[in-house]
Amino acid sequence: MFKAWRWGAHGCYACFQSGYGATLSQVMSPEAMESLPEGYRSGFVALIGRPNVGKSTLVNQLVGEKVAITSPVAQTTRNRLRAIVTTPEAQMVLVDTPGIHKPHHLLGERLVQSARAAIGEVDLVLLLLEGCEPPGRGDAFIVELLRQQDLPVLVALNKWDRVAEQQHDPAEEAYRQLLADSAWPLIRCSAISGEGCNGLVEALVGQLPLGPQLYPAEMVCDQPERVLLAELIREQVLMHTREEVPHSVAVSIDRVEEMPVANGRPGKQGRTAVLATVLVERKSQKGILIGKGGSMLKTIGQGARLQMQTLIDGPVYLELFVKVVPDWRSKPARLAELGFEGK
Ligand SMILES: Nc1nc2c(ncn2[C@@H]2O[C@H](COP(=O)(O)OP(=O)(O)OP(=O)(O)O)[C@@H](O)[C@H]2O)c(=O)[nH]1
Repeated sequence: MFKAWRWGAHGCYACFQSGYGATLSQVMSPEAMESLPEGYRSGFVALIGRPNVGKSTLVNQLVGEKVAITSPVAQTTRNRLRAIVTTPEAQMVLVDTPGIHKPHHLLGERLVQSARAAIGEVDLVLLLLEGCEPPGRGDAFIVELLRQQDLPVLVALNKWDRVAEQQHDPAEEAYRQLLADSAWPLIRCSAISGEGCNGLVEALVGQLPLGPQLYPAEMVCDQPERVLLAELIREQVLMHTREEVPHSVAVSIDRVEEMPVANGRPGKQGRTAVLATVLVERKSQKGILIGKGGSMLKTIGQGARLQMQTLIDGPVYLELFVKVVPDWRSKPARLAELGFEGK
């Protein structure tokens, strides 16, 4: 059974604000509104940074569970996911964005557009930099972009665990120079170990405006379950394939069905059946994804099924199909079908 109330676009103040149709009074009773402590803060925080700096890993660390997929492959994040951190004093909506990079195809352009658009829709930006190596041109570009906005910015130097291993930070001086003209607070953290993350939450909350709770306290993510199911499959593809293949893959969920229990017979019974299609751009990529005797698809399927079982909290039956759609990353209609709109 899905933990449905924790996911997806349900009636809440934020949905009301973004046009989902619910009204504030349908969601928060006046008593609930009044029970919020004085000085309650809420708002949206965009995580901005170049690919692979650890934005999604930090989102999962701050939320306390896996809501975003992560991988060592740059440009893992494709959708602008909202993850919700609720404390007794505040509610912070983290907007995980695709890494800002120089795009090479229409999909890349859409991803960068999506990250840039997020900057215009939030109360605060958390700029993530990779603390264990010196800043590159990509970081300088993003810093310049943020300087042009009239928004509070907090900087997190992530991957601090790696610096601690090296006992010193060879990049520190370069970061100081890069941020010299700004008065942005800088916090060191490790999204993997959690080191520095409490201080980071405190600093972020301190910069949020006063406001009501925007989402139900139990809710952790605004994406429907289907999106996360598709993402869990894509994560396995990212983990097990190389070079161009991970970037050429998209996943669509064709069907999710609860199968009734029938006399304890093995198979799909009593499981959640998930049928999904993995799109690739070329026939050769289809061959790689399927693997010798279907071995690669089996590995991907097994990994995704285990992750889905944790998400769903029950047994899953997963069937994967692979389909070639030449050049889908450059086709506006395909991108729209897969949810990558112009903005
Ligand atoms: N050692 C260490 N590795 C980290 C840390 N945070 C993230 N990583 C690793 O860095 C890689 C990229 O992490 P992601 O969270 O996918 O990065 P991202 O910024 O969301 O990447 P894009 O989706 O490409 O924009 C993964 O292999 C993570 O495990 C950290 O604090 N320490």
